[in-house]
Amino acid sequence: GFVGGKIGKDRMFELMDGFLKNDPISLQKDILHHVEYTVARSRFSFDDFEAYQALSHSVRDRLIERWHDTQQHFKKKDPKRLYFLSLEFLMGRSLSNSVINLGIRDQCAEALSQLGFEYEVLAEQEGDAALGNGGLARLSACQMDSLATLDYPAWGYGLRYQYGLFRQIILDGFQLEQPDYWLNFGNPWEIERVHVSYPVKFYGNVKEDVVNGKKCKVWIPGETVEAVAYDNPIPGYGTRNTINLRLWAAKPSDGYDIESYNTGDYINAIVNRQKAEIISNVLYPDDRSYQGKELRLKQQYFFVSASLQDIIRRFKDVHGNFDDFPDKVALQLNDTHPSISIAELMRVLLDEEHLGWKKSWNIVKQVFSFTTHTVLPEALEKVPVDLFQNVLPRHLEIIYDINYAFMEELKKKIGQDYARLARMSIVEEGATKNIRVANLSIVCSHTVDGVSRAHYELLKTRVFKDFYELWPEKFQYKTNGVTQRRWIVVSNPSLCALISKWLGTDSWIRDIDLLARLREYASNSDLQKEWMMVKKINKMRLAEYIETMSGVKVSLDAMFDVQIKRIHEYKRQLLNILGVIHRYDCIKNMDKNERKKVVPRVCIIGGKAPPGYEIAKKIIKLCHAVAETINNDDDVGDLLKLVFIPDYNVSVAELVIPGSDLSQHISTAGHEASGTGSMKFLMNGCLLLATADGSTNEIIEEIGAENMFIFGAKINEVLTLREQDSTVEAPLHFVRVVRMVREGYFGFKDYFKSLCDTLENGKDFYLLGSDFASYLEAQAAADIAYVDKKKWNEMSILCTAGSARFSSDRTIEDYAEKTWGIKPCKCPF
Ligand SMILES: [N-]=[N+]=N[C@]1([C@H](N)O)O[C@H](CO)[C@@H](O)[C@H](O)[C@H]1O
Repeated sequence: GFVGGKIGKDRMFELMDGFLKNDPISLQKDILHHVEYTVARSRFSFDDFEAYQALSHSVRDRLIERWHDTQQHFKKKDPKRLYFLSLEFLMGRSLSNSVINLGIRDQCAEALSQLGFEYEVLAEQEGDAALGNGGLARLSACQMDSLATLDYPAWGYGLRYQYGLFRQIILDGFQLEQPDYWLNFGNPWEIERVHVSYPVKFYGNVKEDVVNGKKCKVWIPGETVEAVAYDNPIPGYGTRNTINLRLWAAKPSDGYDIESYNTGDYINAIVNRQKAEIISNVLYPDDRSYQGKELRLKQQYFFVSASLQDIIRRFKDVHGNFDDFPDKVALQLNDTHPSISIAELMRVLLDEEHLGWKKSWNIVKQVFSFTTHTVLPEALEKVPVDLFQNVLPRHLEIIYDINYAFMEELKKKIGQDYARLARMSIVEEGATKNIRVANLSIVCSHTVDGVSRAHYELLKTRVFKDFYELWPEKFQYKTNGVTQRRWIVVSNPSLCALISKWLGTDSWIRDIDLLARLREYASNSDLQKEWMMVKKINKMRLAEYIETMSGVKVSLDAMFDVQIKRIHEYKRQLLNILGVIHRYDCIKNMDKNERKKVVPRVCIIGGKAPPGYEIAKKIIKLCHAVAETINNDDDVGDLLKLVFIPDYNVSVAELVIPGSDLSQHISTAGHEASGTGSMKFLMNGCLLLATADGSTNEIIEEIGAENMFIFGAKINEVLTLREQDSTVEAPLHFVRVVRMVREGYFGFKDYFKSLCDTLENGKDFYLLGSDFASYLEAQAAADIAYVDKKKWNEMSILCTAGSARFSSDRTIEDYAEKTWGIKPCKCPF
């Protein structure tokens, strides 16, 4: 019903003068309005940041309009909704993505230039919303953009961290972490919903009780905090649909402990209240898993409980019977971080809705789907039973009951195979008993998705082999994807314009399969000329940024060779650095003529190391030590440069990727579940030098290995290579470069000892030595291809032309059809 419904819709629009207009004058009016009344600065003197704030609020107004209409439409149509539960969303900046998806970028730029401001300058004022670590977190953000653009009725739920992922400060080549207080100057892209808040309980104990003559359990909590909603409108591209990312912040609950007040210990009372807010304060900065951290478990339960209360309230607003719940609600678990929601939904249906075990279980197992992003069994989350007992006593009971029923069912199927029963149990026995959250997620979900086909094969044969043999039909995969809106249209406008020109339409932005038509022009010299120009423009921007950030001047004629991703041993940034040392060593030993044939390289590495991960931090230091030597060696000059880009995040990626010629995705095969960086480079015509790992296998299928530089052991060869007799000598040139580091050629001899130790004496778990020769061959092949500009540009165009399959639009359509069972619900006007 319309608030103040008496005046009716049309009159309402008359009074509102219809929707906000997007012509430059109207935008100007709104910007000046916000300067005066929102930013509260005089309209006659305000700076770039205030102009950015005013512009952002003007754009936000347009998002809110669309958000209201979309939610109104969903309410009317009551479609099955998807609820995407994720502890991480790496959104990056919102301004440019919003004006592009609203289709008002040029109008904004026009409105601003008449006010004496430059759009690009204002866009730089925005800080990243870095509410996540790496691939998993950015994938969530890309998927939200596709869900909105494809008009699916979906909501994202997560945590509103006060501190996002730490800022990486490099001091003398060492990584230091600085808190990212991103909300310091407010956040125009969120709307605080003070009226949308829910109590979340912790600790305490469970009592037996009788309700309506039926015995039931009642959880008496020891602590309650309030979850308050902050809404972040997510606009679709080329549609009015604007969906919601609802992030929860912890606030002290209204109840106050009379005790402290009575004892006059007022300050202590406040401090206790503040404690509540810690829950949503800080993002855990490690994309590996966390064992047994109490705050981590509280974060997971906090956002899950608030989200489920919100979801059930919305359902019950329309439906009186929970039998309809599975037809109206799909709950997506983005890895195991939100999996406690399974026990929470059971608790609500059992203890609050009193539906009984059978009915509650029947509902739960129809609504959950689980996507795992991990390949390494040791990275699967486990929570100590003691911790569970203390923080969530009722949920532990429910998990025990779920496991008991599961074990009974399993025994019927596999008999007394105790070893397998023990492996599959949700409860891990042993010195410390643990809850295996991944097993809980598999047992209670109707679908278990891997994030690439190679990952799916590993889940079937290794990670979840026991479960696959029991429930093969549950296991599927949805190869990851990235959104072309942010990764071409926003970050590479000149390439966007060029593609639209040659395709004669820009509808590829919503219908990316059209990109394939570029294939017919791949060797067209006119396109190639313009293609090279676009790359050059982006390389100039990147070169400027490199000089600003590192003081290193780089030549645009050099090949820009890039590896940007979280620092991790399995991603083998160390192999890259050893390859650079080898290249340097070769150049040093060349005579003048030989040097003439060298293809100049600028090697660019970027990425954050988890604060507690020493080896990863040493890899960052080694990169700086090697760069110090090479970049100051005039003898080598522009033939080779090594640069570490600090504080890598979404916005830095948007600058680096368009300016890259070659990108490296060189993980030890069988370790990268998918990888998504490779897909962004592909879309931007950057060639891939990679191992056949994760989603790269599907990229090879789409692009053809002849347009890539593939090397190294295959997934099915790695285990045998590892078992191989460790005394097998590593190739000479590998031994040589490791020895150069070990003997202090780049200094810090003692500091790098442990790093070298990971590579020698039969250790080398990630097979850098055995892959070194083919790695150098692939690098040499890239050099040869690069000097053949016609060939290189043809390969580059074919990369972009074949990148459609790796759009998150395709990923979302796969999920919608095969996992979630949701249909588009387009807002009519
Ligand atoms: N967590 N996690 N997993 C990852 C990434 N580290 O975030 O998820 C990403 C998104 O699925 C994958 O692309 C990547 O291979 C995988 O390692």
